Amino acid sequence: MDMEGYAKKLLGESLVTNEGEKWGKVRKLANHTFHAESLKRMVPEMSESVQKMLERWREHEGKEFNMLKDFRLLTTEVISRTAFGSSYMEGKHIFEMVAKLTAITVKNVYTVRFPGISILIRTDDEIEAEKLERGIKNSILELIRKREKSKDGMFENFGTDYLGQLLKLLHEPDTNKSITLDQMIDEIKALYGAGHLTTTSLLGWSVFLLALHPEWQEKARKEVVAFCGLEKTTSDAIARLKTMNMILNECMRLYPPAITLTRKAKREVRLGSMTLPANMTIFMSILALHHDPRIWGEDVHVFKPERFAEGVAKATNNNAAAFFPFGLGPRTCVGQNFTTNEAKIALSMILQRYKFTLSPNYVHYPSDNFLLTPKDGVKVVLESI
Ligand code: HEM
Repeated sequence: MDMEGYAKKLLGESLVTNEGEKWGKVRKLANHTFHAESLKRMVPEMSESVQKMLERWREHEGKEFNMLKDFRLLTTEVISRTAFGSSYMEGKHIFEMVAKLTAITVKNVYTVRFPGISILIRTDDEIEAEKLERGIKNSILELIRKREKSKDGMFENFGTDYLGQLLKLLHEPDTNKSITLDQMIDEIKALYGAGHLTTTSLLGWSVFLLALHPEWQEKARKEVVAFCGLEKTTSDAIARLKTMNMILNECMRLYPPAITLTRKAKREVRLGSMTLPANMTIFMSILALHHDPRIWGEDVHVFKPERFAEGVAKATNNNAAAFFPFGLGPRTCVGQNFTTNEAKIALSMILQRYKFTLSPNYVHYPSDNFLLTPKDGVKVVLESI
């Protein structure tokens, strides 16, 4: 994907933006790192992080509380631990810088600069974005060097997480297979971004919808208690949470965290009555398709998880391309199962302990901050069970 300006600073040359061989090398590795067997090993770490979050929630019992803030902490902690073997505190400043750079990118998405002018006159945002880009790069370099040192620089010793696997590629003697240090830095930066804001948005909207629909909250709770009792969620139980799956699908239909998908026409193509020229960039609206009454019926805006009771194909009338919160084809989201596991674990453990209702102060304000986010947070009142 051609990237310029702020977006290039944010996403760099990474899995999200690269094409061809450069993309293929890292995609293979990412598929392996976030593959079912590897994900099983992450379940205890995810549960521990949720447990820590719930301990903090004791002080909020019976009071209004904005869950979204805590989901942000949870998802940053989970991606730090599972993909980079570091703690939330260690990655905190990277997340903060990535969040600031994201905000600047969103703010300037429609800003047009004449070529050459930005070399002569730079705006405050451009200066700040460059500072952030340098800061992120230096912090990621520190993370890389720390891992190299702790593992004695031994090629096979770097670890099985994403950081360890990327280090193996960096030190790979065959240049056809290896990646450069700059690409490695960009890959880590992209995963810091992709790996937590998305899940935060999914958790936020799920809690909002469950608070609004207590009958589904109760159904989901019953299912969790049937499969897990009051114990921690296991990977076997995760696979059996069918009602939870339906709820998450319906949530991503109504509030898809990623609202558009980008593709480029490789050659001239006809699309219905339109002819798209070669190299044209096409934005597909996930949000619009998920709200099209021709596919979903007149009750398209109603929260009805039962649509998904018999799978996505039945829900979409065999039009599987009508529901794609994680994209489509070979570039489909590499973190799909990771994020679903994380959301299921978090929601299960919350439902085991709490009932929640929307606070009268909740303001419904879905906003497009790169991702579809509840701008005013998700304010709920927690009741301990
Ligand atoms: C609810 C959570 C998430 C949603 C809705 C989501 C959505 C998406 C979408 C729509 C795409 C574009 C797919 C395409 O072009 O066909 C994508 C790509 C990607 N996602 Fe996610 N994502 C989520 C969570 C995650 C997580 C947790 C990670 C990392 C652990 C992640 C990593 C990536 C990466 C690396 C790509 C680029 C894949 C490629 O181009 O090969 N995502 N995601």
